[in-house]
Formats: sequence, C-alpha cells, structure tokens
Amino acid sequence: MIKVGIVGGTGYTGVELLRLLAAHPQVQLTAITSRKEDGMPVADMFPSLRGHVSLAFSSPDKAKLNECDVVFFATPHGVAMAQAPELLKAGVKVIDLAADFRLKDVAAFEKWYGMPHSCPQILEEAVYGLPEINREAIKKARVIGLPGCYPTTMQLGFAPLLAQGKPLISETTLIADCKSGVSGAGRKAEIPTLLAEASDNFKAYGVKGHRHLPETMQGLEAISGRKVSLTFVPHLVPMIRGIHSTLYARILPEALSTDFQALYEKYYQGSKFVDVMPAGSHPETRSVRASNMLRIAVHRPAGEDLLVILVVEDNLVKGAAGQGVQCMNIMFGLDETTGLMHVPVLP
Ligand SMILES: NC(=O)C1=CN([C@@H]2O[C@H](COP(=O)(O)OP(=O)(O)OC[C@H]3O[C@@H](n4cnc5c(N)ncnc54)[C@H](OP(=O)(O)O)[C@@H]3O)[C@@H](O)[C@H]2O)C=CC1
Ligand SMILES: CC(=O)N[C@@H](CCC(=O)OP(=O)(O)O)C(=O)O
Repeated sequence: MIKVGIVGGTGYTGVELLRLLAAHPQVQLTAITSRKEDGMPVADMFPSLRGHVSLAFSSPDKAKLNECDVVFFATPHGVAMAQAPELLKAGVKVIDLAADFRLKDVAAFEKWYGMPHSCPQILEEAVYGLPEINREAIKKARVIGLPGCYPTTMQLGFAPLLAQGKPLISETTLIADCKSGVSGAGRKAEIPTLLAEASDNFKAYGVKGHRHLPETMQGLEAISGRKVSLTFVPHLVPMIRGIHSTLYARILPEALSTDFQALYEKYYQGSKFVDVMPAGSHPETRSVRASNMLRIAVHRPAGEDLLVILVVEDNLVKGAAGQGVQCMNIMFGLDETTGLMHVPVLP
C-alpha cells in the first residue's frame, strides 16, 4: 500500500483528494493536515466521507508526513517549496497542486507569484504533471508540479496541433476563451465568490495578465519546440464545478487539407482520460463532473480556415486532484487509471 499524506485537507482540492484516495485500492491515507482544525475528525467536517475516512486532521507540525511515501500539497502557493527539501531528504515524493514547481524560469515565478523561490534546485528537477504530455518523465519523478486548472484545458486542447513536425496553424495568434466555476477560487471566504456576487452574473477577469498565461506558453512551446503566442481570457461563471475552454487557431494555407478530427483522434489514441468526441459535438461541463475525464470537440465552422476547439474538464478533478492521483499512479508503477474510473455525475 502507498502511504499518502495531504497538506491542506480542508480546502476544495484537499477534500477532493480525500474523496478519490479513500476509494483507491492501493492507498493508505496516513496524514491529513489543517492548521485550524487540529484534532477534528475529517468526517465531522465532511459528512460525505463518514465511513470512508476515519482519520482526524492534525496540524502540519504534528502530522507524520516523513512516514509517508508521497505527500500532496493542496495549499496556497509557497507552502510546498518550504517543506519539500526535508520530505525529499526523508525519501518522500512530493506532488504540489499549487504553482511552486510549475514555472521553470525562477524570475518568471517570482514575477507572477510575488515571492522568492526558496529551492531552485528542486524546481529544476521537478516534472510538470501533465501525463498525456510528460508520462515518461513522471515515471521517474520525485517532485511533481501539477498544472493549473485552465492550463490543463489549453495545453491538451492545442497539443495535437502543435506537436507536428511542421506548423499547421498560425502559432503566434492562438486564442483561449475560458470559463470556470467558482470552486476554482478555493474554499476561503472572498467577496467575488459570495452567492450574491457570483450567481446570476458573468464576468471576465485577468485580461491584462493571468499567471496561467506564462505557464501555458511554457507548456505549448515545449510541445511545439517553436515560439508560441497566446491570448488568454478567463471568465467566472455562476456554476460550482467545471471549466469550458473555447480555443481558436487559424489554419495555415498549406495545411487546409488536413483532417483535424483524425489528427486529434490519433494523438489521444492511448490516453484514457482524454475523449475526442465525434465531429460536431458540443461537450458540456456536466459530462465530466466529478470525473477525471477531459472531453474535446474539434470544429471548423463552414469549412473555413479557423479551427474552434471546445474543451471541458472538472477543475477539481482533471484540473487538480484527479490529475495528481493520475501522476501518483504513474510514479508508483500502477495502472494510470487505478481509482480514477468514476462515471461523471448527472445532473
Ligand atoms: N480550486 C481549484 O480548482 C484548483 C486549485 N489549485 C491550487 O491548489 C491549491 C489548493 O487550492 P484549493 O483547495 O482551491 O484552496 P482552498 O483555499 O480551498 O484550501 C487551501 C488549504 O490549504 C490549507 N492552508 C492554507 N495555508 C496554509 C499554510 N500556510 N500551511 C499549510 N496549510 C495551509 C488550508 O487549511 P487550513 O487553513 O486549515 O490549514 C486549506 O485546507 C492552491 O494552490 C490552488 O491554486 C489548482 C488547480 C485547481
Ligand atoms: C475561478 C478562479 O478564480 N480560478 C483561479 C484558478 C485556479 C487554479 O487552478 O489556479 P492555481 O494556479 O492557483 O492553482 C484563478 O483564476 O485564480
């Protein structure tokens, strides 16, 4: 059994990790932290876990994280990098759901996250946890920086177009128009996610610059090996879970005869958690709710030179906790799908 610790068990991604890992056949939940709820049984805070999780929260200083095989950090940015050196020294693998190990350029990290990076050597060895792109490197990793929720949809949505030897699309005019439910902002109390602010409302934010832009550009350039430029506009929609990203790419004249549907189907042939839907589909966020599946539909309106790629995921699962469990499975030599084959919840 894999002994698992979770730092930050009271947040939305933390409790999602608990839900997934409580049912994982190869996992023994060993330590779950909360600074505020030290001693409280997990099931008292989350009755949905009664009968599934018998542990209590403990404060991070008391939790026996060094005795785990792997520790997930479902915490704000900056927490994992402070504790990773000691855990790695004790032979514990680290999977960070925050951004401490995503951006390879330390200066870029410091600019976008407004804090110094305390362990650049660990950042250098960390592997970006996007299995469909980085599966081989994840197998050998000690430290994983999991992608942000929006970057997962943008990278998996554009990847088949960019992974070809020669450009098929204009790679410097990519556009991503993305919408997220409010759980993307976390469980902490904040005015923009109050019911009276977020419901019956719809707005863009972060147009001037969002921290997921440099992360996505880094990923897309690694896939293509060429310079990529992207306009990314996130929006907050009045729903709880889910991201819907609409991606736009202009087809180059020499690639107009490409069968893009076939290209996507081939690229994701072996990927159990990416579903390329039949041509003409309109994926819905509720078709992936509470599951690790990401669905893609490829459109070419009126057969012209514009590609429109629709991508949906559950931000808390494929966008965070589920992707983390997928990486853990790969790191520990398990089948990638172990404990993750949930049927999405309707309605
Ligand atoms: N929500 C989403 O859709 C996604 C979130 N992420 C990232 O995952 C991380 C967690 O997000 P989310 O679950 O939404 O956040 P929440 O705000 O819901 O939860 C944060 C958790 O971290 C704990 N925590 C806060 N500060 C510290 C600290 N200094 N040391 C130890 N524990 C701390 C909190 O518990 P307590 O205060 O009791 O200790 C709480 O359990 C964030 O970095 C987020 O950016 C990534 C992808 C998607
Ligand atoms: C709706 C909403 O507020 N979403 C968050 C992104 C959540 C996420 O994945 O972000 P991290 O990079 O922090 O891990 C935002 O735009 O800041």
